[in-house]
Amino acid sequence: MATGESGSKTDPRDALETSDPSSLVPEPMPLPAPDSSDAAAPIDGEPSEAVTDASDATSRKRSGDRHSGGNHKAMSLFSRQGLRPQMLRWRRQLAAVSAMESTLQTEEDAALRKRSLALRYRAMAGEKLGVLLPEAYALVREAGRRALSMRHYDVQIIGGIALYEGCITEMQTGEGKTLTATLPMYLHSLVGKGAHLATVNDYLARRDAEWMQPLYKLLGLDVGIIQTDNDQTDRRKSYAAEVTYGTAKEFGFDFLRDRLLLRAQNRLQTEMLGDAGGGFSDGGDQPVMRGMHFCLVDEADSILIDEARTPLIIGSIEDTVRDQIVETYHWASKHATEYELDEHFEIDPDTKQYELTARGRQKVRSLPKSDLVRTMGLVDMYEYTERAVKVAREFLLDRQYVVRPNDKGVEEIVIVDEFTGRLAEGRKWRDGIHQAIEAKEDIEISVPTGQAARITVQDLFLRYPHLAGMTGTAATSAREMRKIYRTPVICVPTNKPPQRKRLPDKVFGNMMAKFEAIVKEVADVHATSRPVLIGTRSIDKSEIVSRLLTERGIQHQVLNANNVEQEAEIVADAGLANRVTVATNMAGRGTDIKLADAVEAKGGMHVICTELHDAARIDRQLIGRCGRQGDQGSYRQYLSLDDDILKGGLGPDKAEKLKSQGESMTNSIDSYAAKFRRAQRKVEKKHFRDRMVLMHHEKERKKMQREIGQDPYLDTPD
Ligand SMILES: Nc1ncnc2c1ncn2[C@@H]1O[C@H](COP(=O)(O)OP(=O)(O)OP(=O)(O)O)[C@@H](O)[C@H]1O
Repeated sequence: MATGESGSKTDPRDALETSDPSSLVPEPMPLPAPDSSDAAAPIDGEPSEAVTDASDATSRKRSGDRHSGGNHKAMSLFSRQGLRPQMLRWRRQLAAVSAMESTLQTEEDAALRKRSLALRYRAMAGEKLGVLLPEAYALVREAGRRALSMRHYDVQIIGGIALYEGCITEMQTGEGKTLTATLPMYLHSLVGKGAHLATVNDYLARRDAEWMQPLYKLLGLDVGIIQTDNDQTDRRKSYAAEVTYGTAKEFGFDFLRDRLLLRAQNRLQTEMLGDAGGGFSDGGDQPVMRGMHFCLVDEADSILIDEARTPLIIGSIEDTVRDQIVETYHWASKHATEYELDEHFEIDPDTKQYELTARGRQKVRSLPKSDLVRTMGLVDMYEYTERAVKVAREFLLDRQYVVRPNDKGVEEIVIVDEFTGRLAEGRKWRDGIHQAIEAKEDIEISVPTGQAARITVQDLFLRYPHLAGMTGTAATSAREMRKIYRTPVICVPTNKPPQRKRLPDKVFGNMMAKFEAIVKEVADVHATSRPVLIGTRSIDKSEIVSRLLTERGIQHQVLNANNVEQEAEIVADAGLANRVTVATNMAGRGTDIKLADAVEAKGGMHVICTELHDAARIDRQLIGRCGRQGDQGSYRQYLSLDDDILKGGLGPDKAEKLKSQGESMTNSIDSYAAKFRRAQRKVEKKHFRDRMVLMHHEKERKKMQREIGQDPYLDTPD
């Protein structure tokens, strides 16, 4: 098929055909050509230009509260003058990275690991990461070459520098975001506070982490993977690793659970009165996260914009966790009297702390346990045991406490004030002692149930002092990203010039006429054995297309974003010869579609867009499925006068009028295409405004709550 004229000159998608990524962002600025004086090397592959809409991205990095006035200052630095020095600096850093390559290539693996360790010491001693960047990136590049047989391209190094500096980088589909991510993840991990990578689902978190693991391992780093069904012990271990891959959702829930737990423990402490020596350093349950330092968000547009307002809510400490705590208290109490002083435990004469001996710990391990107790983790079991032994020996019924029914008739522990001998109503021992006594007396254990906690995805990421993101399509959301997250958006050029061809839009009077034309085009392309991918806006429309294809005898696969893992496999094969795949735009996202060799020679994959999405970005995600990594490919947009986008963009009256016109139309109306783009821009603007209003209300609510001493994440209005 030949390249046709484009439907609309201002369509941002036109930019995809050019090798000049500057057209993807507002007010493009060319990358200055390297000259001998700055020792900057030319970037390998295509790019003679890289573009940013940001000035000095480093200026937005915060060391503390993102909401402080400092950010506004950073915003004022967004100026065109700021661009040139930034790009020059990045190219100079790239040159420095490349300069180390030949030396590192001659070194043994162990020497690389030693260098990595030395970098960690320097970072932890306070040396600036920017200074360590060239060596760190050179090491990661070499580790990639050795462990994965993938050497980071120059454009990936540039992307990695931008990510380190807190940008959202737009990298087209198939350009290797997964490998690029290893650069800032490694560098930020050096300070020892962890680095998180947030993906859209469990499957991608696991797949990417396992794929990149050999690289990290070569440099002496552990990789943690958070999965929805992980217990607290596994999570704690994963967060303790230098780099941790997980989903935004799990990071959010862990943050909330930890916050609930800390609050519950604090409350116990502040409510503590009659201490009676019950002071353990911490309770059996501890937070799983060790802070939030750096987060790299994959598919940043989906997570940071589309899902920004999604609230993550937990009603209470999860029932299973609660049951686990209760059962462990009972288990520890049941065996408490079996431990002998000196043989199984010792008492520190100064602090009066109980500590298990090696034999005591061995006993803990050998005792029978239920499944729930077993998942608690050994360290926790030791602590529960030490506490139970202490309670069995030192806390006596009718001396330090009595058991009495409260006004609801439920039996509870009431402390006897050791000085006055009176009952101290409402007081509680801290650090799990009170609960251990409840277990001893076999009455209901008052584990804090937690309370409703809520955080939006947006708030979650705003809590990270260092945030960066990667996406195939961020340029059209640049303004929003900058406004909300203070993250500049930069376009990273492709490694090879793109060869994707845009065919002219086709407009039809109604949906069925459109779908019939689509199926005819599928049949034509299919006859050449090129693969075809058809993207729809919804599952029911996928089904209509599928039915029509079946009627024409065209074999095909249908995907609709239900089974992530299985779909990823089908999408990965969508580039094979003769494949026809029908998918909602979002199905199988994050999965690379590789072309079969024979297909490339015939013109690559053909993508058919059946309708405009509310956000142009989603359309571009679909289009980006073809012509990846300089492959051949083509795409065409189909439209009809009853498309939803017209109702949203032009209003119901105008849309209805067009629709009734469409019923009787038989001639070509392709010139109407511009109306659809206009409607899409209007819808995008409306959504943007709505999100801003919501954000403003949320901000006000949080401010008010803080003023009255509430926690905006835990004291949530229903
Ligand atoms: N430096 C490199 N050297 C060799 N191969 C590479 C390199 N970088 C990436 N690749 C290959 O490019 C392909 C695409 O990588 P990846 O899946 O990370 O792309 P992506 O940008 O995440 O795409 P998508 O938008 O589909 O998620 C992979 O098969 C990977 O092996």
